[in-house]
This record gives sequence, structure tokens and C-alpha cells, in this order.
Amino acid sequence: MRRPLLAGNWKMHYGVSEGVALVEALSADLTDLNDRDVLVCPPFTLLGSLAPLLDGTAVALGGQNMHYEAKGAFTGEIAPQMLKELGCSYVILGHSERRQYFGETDELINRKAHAALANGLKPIVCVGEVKAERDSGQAESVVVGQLRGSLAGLSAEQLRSVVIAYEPVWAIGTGDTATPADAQAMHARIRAELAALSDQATADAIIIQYGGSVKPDNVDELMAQPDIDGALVGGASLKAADFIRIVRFK
Ligand SMILES: O=C(CO)COP(=O)(O)O
Repeated sequence: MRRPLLAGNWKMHYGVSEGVALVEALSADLTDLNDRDVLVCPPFTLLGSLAPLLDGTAVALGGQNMHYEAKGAFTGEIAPQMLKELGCSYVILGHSERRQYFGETDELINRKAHAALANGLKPIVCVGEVKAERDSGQAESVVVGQLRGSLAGLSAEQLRSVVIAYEPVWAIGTGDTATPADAQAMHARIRAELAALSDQATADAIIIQYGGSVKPDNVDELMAQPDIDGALVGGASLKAADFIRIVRFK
């Protein structure tokens, strides 16, 4: 009943010509998908060029971050409606790189989540523990704390428009993926927490993506887990053939 969502987070990669070539390859191939959703999140500077190319295709467009205010003196920031205007339907919030390098807190991510929903954008709220937290047995409590903080004050109806991405930080860009069993265990814990924050029917409707070194050769096993509903893909989303294979998980 949950429709898988396969998303590419391009991070800070590609200029316009490379981005155009990549989305042309994706949209030309991915024409027959009726049981899954596909999303690309390029850098802001590419959105205006890519939106017209993706219009009417099966590939949706998203931002990698945004500010929570509608406008104002916030040099270097992007407002929710700026993303909407360029055709975005999703926005990644609280990616571990934003938390780690740009000091984003659960409280800030929570403000952004409210703003995204108020503006008709589906937030992909990222959570995940660092290696030391996993090694000391704190992974679940860290992730639960991030969920509670980032999702505070959202109604059950709003939560149904939220996507959660579980990305263990130690698995990002390292080639070191969580085992399907460990990932499934955390996804089940996340869903239990979502039920506690709303109700079981709502929790059962929410897409929970896994992220962290998802590749063509491990996606099938990950997606076979009952609570893994999609993938948030970094490095492998930059190559058309790899991302297409991930989207076409079996
Ligand atoms: O951070 C990620 C996606 O948001 C994962 O990145 P990699 O797929 O490169 O490990």
C-alpha cells in the first residue's frame, strides 16, 4: 500500500549541461513506472533549467534544503515558494551534511518542516546516527530523539505528507551499507515512533527511505525489507545507468 519513492540527492554536483544530460537520460528511460515514484534533487542553480524538461515525465523535482521564512534579509537562502515556483514537489530537510557542517538542529529542521508543508512541499526529513553512537548502543535513542524534535507539532494529516529518510551517517559515501536486517530493525523502530506521534494507520502510510551507499548491487535486498519503502541515493544517483537500475529494483 505504500508506493516506493526512489530519490537522487545530487548534493553539490553538476552544472547545467551535465544535469540536463542526466535528466534527459532518466526521463527517456523511466516512462513505464506505475508502481513507484522517482525524484531528483539537484543543486538550486539547476532547478530552472531542469523543471521544463521534467514537466509531464515520471520524474519529480525536489530541493536539497530551504529556509523556513517566506522572504526577507536572509542572504544566500531559498524560500519555500521559490522552490514551488521552479516545479519542486519535495524538499530534503536536515540531511546529515546540513546537521554536521551547517549546524542544523532538530528545532530548525522542525521549523522548516512546518514551512514546507504550509507551502505544499513534501519534506524528506533525514535522521541517522553517527558511528560512535551506533557503537555505543545509542543508535535508536538518537534517531528517536531526532524524529521527535524534527516532527514536533505536526498533525497526523501533515505527517502523511512527510517522508522520513533513515541515513546512518557512517554509511554515507563510504560504501559501507547497513545490513538489510539492521536497516529493517531501525525502520521498524521509526515506524513505531511515528505511530506514537500519531496513530498506527498514519504510521503505516508514511514512506521511510533508507540512504547510505545504496547501489545497484544492494538495492534489491534493501527494498525487500518490509519497512524499507524507498531509497535516498547520493553517489549512485549521478550516473544514469546506476540510478535507473536502482529505480528498477526488483
Ligand atoms: O547522503 C546520501 C543521500 O542523501 C547517501 O549518499 P551516498 O549514496 O553517496 O552514500
